[in-house]
Amino acid sequence: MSCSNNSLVNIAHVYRGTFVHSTYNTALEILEDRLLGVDADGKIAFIESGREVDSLSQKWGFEASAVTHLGQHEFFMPGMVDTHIHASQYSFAGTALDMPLLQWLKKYTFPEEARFKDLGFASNVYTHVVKRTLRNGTTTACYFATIHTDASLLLGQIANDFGQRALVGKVCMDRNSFLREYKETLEESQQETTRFIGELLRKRYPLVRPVVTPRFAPSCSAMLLDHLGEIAQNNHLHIQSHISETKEEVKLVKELFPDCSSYTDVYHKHNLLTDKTVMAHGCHLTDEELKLFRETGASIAHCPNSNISLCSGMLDVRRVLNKEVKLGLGTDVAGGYSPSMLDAVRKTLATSKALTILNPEYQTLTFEEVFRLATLGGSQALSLDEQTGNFEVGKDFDALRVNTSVVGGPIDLIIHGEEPKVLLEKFLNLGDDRNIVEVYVAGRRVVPFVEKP
Ligand SMILES: O=c1[nH]c(=O)c2nc[nH]c2[nH]1
Ligand SMILES: [Zn+2]
Repeated sequence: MSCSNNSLVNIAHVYRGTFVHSTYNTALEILEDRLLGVDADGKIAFIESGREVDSLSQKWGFEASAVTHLGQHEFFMPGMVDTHIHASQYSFAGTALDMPLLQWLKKYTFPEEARFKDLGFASNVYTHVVKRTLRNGTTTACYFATIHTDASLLLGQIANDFGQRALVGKVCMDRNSFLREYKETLEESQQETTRFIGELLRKRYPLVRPVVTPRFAPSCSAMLLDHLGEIAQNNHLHIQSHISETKEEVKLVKELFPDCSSYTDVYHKHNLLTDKTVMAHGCHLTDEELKLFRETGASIAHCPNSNISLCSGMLDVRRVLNKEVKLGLGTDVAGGYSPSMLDAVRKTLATSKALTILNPEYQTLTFEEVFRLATLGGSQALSLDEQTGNFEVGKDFDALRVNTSVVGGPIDLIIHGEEPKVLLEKFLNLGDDRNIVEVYVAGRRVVPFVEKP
């Protein structure tokens, strides 16, 4: 469908049915029998009552017969935002979870990441991870790649080819006592980061952007952190790293940066805390550090699967939200074993319940709140909420068409006529990629995949 109208907006698609999303004021808003129009640029042109179909078709110039109708047990929800995932660790996802972070980096992670100098290997892993995450409803991913510039550029290309919205980071590290061959010199890291950013921006991929990526303070010299802060500032770029994941790591950072008052202060001193910064984990941050996050507008990627799998800690999400720090969810593959954001939703709820077991007064997160964190919250954490995160008019149509009663799927709807809120809760707790029958990014259907001829 492509029709023009009085306001010269071309409507490319119109969908009718139930839409569920979050707003800045409401964790879960259920919009039944709505008509949503997507323009030729993939943006939401209108979302109105389905009963107004005749007047809307006149106003916007589409044929009522061309409207796509959702089934009884279907709904649209916003695409999910994975605020922290290591694309390069997908090859060993689901294994190697038998030791704490620093030992895990040394034994499994650095040797595996070193393999990405082989572009054939990189292409294979990156194609798998982009397809797997898209199929599981991740419309936006904030990726760590490796120190290899060309392989990191390849990840950007693959995300673009499959139509995923992505922030892609070439990892920077000029310190690595664990595996000497997996690190850069200060000069290499600086030059290759500049090359990576320049080349990726020159591709003009509409949905893929570079993100400045110091791995974490222990693997970067103060000089490198300084340069990266400058590069990010000069190019108005996103920044990502890790912070306060384990107590052992916090202790190490104190030893390595004795002049800094806290782990957060290390990044702050090097201009790496901005309103486009996302820091993974933050399990052991003090109130003082959270205050610095709020003041700078930096956000936290909560990675509950990884926090538990590597026995790192349990982030108190309620405390972070009460301090008005932006927070999204991350899978943190492969410290987290699952690439699915539905798993991140479940592990977020489970961690919140574990905190409630430890303290019965604790205000457990609701599934509605966690739904918001997986969608709008993630887009806010990445400062992408002007483009994506919910079904507000003017945003890109990033959406999942969910069918809770798909044949052969994981959900049995025994009580018929379940209300949308129940269908959403069942999907979040029981659903999987079989229920995600279509995925849209910026209005384009990207799942099912279109096989290349
Ligand atoms: O969960 C994590 N995964 C990593 O790859 C990493 N590197 C530094 N800190 C890290 N934490
Ligand atoms: Zn990580």
